[in-house]
This record gives sequence, C-alpha cells and structure tokens, in this order.
Amino acid sequence: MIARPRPIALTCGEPAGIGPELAAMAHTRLGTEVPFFWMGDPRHLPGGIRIVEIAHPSETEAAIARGLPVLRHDFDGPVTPGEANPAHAQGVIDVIARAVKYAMVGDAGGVCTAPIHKKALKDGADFAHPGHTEYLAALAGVDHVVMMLASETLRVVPATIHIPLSDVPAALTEALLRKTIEITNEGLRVRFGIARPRLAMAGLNPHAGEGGAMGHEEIEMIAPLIRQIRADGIDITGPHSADTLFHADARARYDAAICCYHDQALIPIKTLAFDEGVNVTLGLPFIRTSPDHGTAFDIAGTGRANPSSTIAALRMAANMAVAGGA
Ligand SMILES: NC(=O)C1=CN([C@@H]2O[C@H](COP(=O)(O)OP(=O)(O)OC[C@H]3O[C@@H](n4cnc5c(N)ncnc54)[C@H](O)[C@@H]3O)[C@@H](O)[C@H]2O)C=CC1
Ligand SMILES: NCC(=O)COP(=O)(O)O
Repeated sequence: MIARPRPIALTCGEPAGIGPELAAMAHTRLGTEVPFFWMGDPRHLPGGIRIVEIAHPSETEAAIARGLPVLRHDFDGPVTPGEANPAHAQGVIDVIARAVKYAMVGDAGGVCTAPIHKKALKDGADFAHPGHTEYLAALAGVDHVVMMLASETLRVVPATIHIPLSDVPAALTEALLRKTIEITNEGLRVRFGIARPRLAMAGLNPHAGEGGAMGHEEIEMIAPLIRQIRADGIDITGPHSADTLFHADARARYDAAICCYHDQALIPIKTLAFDEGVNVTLGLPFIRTSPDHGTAFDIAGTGRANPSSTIAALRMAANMAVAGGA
C-alpha cells in the first residue's frame, strides 16, 4: 500500500470466540502495513502480546510499530474461550456502535468487525438484529444495505440473508431484488473501482425454474425484472441456474453473482475461498469489512485459528479507504 488511510477500527466481536486472538495474529503478521486499532478489553487478548493503549484513533500511527494499538472498552466478568458470557453481550454491541461513530465522523477510515455470536447477543442483551449487517444499517440510518462476500475468485451477494429457507420465496420481492442489484452495482463502482460492473442473477428454483416446470418465480418475476434493470442500463444477465453459475468459466463472465438466499451465495465462496473471503457491507456511508467466518468456539483459545480472512478484511478496508480518500 502506498498512501496511508485513516486507521481502521477492528472490533473485538464475541470475546469468547477467536476474535481477540485473530487481532493479535493480524498485528503480528501485518506489522505497520495496515494502520488499525483494536477495540475491546485488553484482558481478553492472548497473554504475552505487546499492546499500546490509545485514547483516540488518531494515536494509532504513533503506536502501531510498538504493539497492537488498543482502544479500551471494559467488559464485566471473565472470559472462558468457547463459552459466551451473557454479561458480555451488551459490551459487544456497544463496541460496534463506538466503532461506527469513529467511522461516521471520519476519525476511522472504516470498520472491520470480528465475528459476533448472534444467539449470545439475543439471549444476553435482547439484540434485535439478525447480524452486523442490519445493525450497521440501523446505526447509519439507512433503509437497505447489501451483504457481499468477496474474494479473488468470486464475489457473491445474498439478496435475502438470515431468514428461514421457507420464508425466502415471499421475501424475494421485486423491490428487494431491484434495490439489492442497484446497491451492488454502485458498490462495485465506488468501493471496488469497477467502471461498468457485470452482474449475474441466480434463479431461485432448480434449473432456474425450467420454464415453469420447476417453479414460477423466474418467469413471473425474476426474468422480467432483470430485463427491465438491463434496459435501465445495468449490465446484468439471468436468471441463471445456480448449479452452473460458480465454475471457473462462468465466474469469468461476471464481477458479482446476485443470489436468492444465504446458502446459495455463501456455500460457493466458502468452498472456494474460506481462508481469504471477506464480508463487505455495501450501501453504508462508511467502509465495513469483516472476515467471512464465525466465532469458531470449538477452537477458541487454542491458537489454531487462521488469521488470513481477518488480514484480508483489514487490507480490503484500508485499500477502499485509500481509494475513497478516507
Ligand atoms: N460476521 C459475523 O459476525 C459472523 C458470525 N457468525 C456466527 O458465528 C457463530 C458460529 O457459527 P458457525 O456456523 O459455527 O461458523 P464458524 O465459522 O464459527 O465455524 C465453522 C467451522 O469453521 C472453523 N473456523 C472458522 N473460522 C476459522 C478460522 N479463522 N480458522 C480456522 N478454523 C475456522 C471452526 O473451527 C468451525 O469448525 C454463530 O453464532 C454465527 O452466527 C458466523 C459467520 C459470520
Ligand atoms: N453468514 C454470514 C454472516 O453471518 C455475517 O453476518 P453479519 O454479522 O456480517 O451481518
């Protein structure tokens, strides 16, 4: 990286998960390459690592060569790796809100979030959102945002996110799809520097409905909508059969695949690029990235967590911040 962006705020995420150890590993591997500071309780970090406490993001650059810059957020009660403590839930939520404030006023170049345990936040603090994506939209005061998972080999967008599969057909409205496609198109231009993005829309049903023989959503809604959106000037094709949309030749024909539901999008990318995939929220007034994995309670505290996705997420946020002048 040539230019230096403003520092990226890395949130602690679920303290009992792998987030704190990944922050320490990312700092060790990245050194000063990406200016970032970690927000959380320093007692949750692995023992023996060098940290430098800071009081404001602007102190990151002066601190980062000496240790992991830590902007302190105290939590109540101890951490047991792999076991969420309900007393920590509100702190996890508050750290995200603090990070967003820094990004909204321009003190941080963007926010990179470590994984949260969604059920632990609901149980411990009555968290009203399915995940970061929706919470960040609420904090920013925007109606609709888009979740994109991005890697060198594939970018995917699930149009519906954390809802039961049985609710997908009803949730997949024309308005939702149009908004998702428009935000994705704009996000690829603004955040990824692709002048004229090429999009591909997956069908909902097997064989994209096979002309109505295997489902009607494609002929009744998705295909006419895609034709309209193409006429409006967005380079989009489809609906395509999802089963043949992710092999190498197919991937070469688009910059992002718009998918109908969570697993249609996340299975291909986590299969192809689990270690480097980055979750990006498009449509926010600030940059947000995240590793593509969860809290990994089964390996938390063992030192076996792979920091590659967190490193990729920090690099991506910093590169986007440089490109956007943040
Ligand atoms: N952005 C976020 O906040 C995300 C949060 N989650 C949450 O995480 C929790 C656990 O979700 P799971 O479905 O179990 O997925 P998970 O990603 O936490 O774990 C799935 C498997 O992958 C392994 N794994 C995950 N990250 C790894 C890493 N960096 N290095 C090595 N192995 C790794 C785990 O050990 C586990 O065997 C849930 O509450 C879920 O909602 C899941 C995805 C994203
Ligand atoms: N499965 C992806 C995921 O859970 C990410 O959710 P979010 O917390 O980034 O909204």
